[in-house]
Amino acid sequence: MTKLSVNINKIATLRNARGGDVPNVLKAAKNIEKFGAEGITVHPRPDERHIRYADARELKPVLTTEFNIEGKPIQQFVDLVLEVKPAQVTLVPDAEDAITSNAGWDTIKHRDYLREVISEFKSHGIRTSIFVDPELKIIEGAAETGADRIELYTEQFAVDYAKGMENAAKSYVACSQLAYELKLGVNAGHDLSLDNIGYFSNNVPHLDEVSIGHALISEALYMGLEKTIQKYLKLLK
Ligand SMILES: CC(=O)[C@@H](O)[C@H](O)COP(=O)(O)O
Ligand SMILES: NCC(=O)COP(=O)(O)O
Repeated sequence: MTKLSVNINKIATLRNARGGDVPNVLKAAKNIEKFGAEGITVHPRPDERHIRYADARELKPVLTTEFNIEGKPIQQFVDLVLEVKPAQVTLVPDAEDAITSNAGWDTIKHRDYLREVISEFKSHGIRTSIFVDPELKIIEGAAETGADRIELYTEQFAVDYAKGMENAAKSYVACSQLAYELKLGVNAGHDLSLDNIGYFSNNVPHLDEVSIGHALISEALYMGLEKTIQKYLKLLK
């Protein structure tokens, strides 16, 4: 079964718009868990424009599902993850000025660097995942880094699926299969939504987890968090 981890960055974005504590990130996260999500994801960025490092610290003791912290492994991020000890850390090669994540790791070029960072997290009992584009040679490279899982970067799938392209998930199917054969777990995320998640999860094998934020929080504006989460869970069964 594929687990749903809800990325709550956008709840923090809304809170930060007024500088106060509305909506309350911890309350929202606890409700998301109550409504059936199997994980909470945060992706703190150095400018803390949405989720803050302090949020990650406060979330850990109140969460009852898997906590996933995503980000670029700069020293500040590494220190945060080692302090908070989430169930999973997902390494993302974020560019300084990117609005959102826009590429996966080059696991061949950065193999030694990734090996070093991953081994540090693993030595503290934290499951490791690396954000990657759906390319076979990148998946082979990922297996060489010692990561436990990959997270397939799904923006291209979302774009192609919205255009009605046949085989929008083709490269994801092949990469997930290869990852499975290489004993890597498979996560996926970025721009997944109620429109495309059913097709993705029905077609891509061995999917352990999807992390979904932007679309899910937007859909919840129309339907409410509970109903939205229930719809995802049904489509992921
Ligand atoms: C790795 C990934 O695809 C998501 O974590 C995404 O980057 C969310 O980050 P933002 O909320 O900053 O867009
Ligand atoms: N890892 C992907 C994630 O956490 C959420 O991405 P998005 O749904 O906000 O695009």
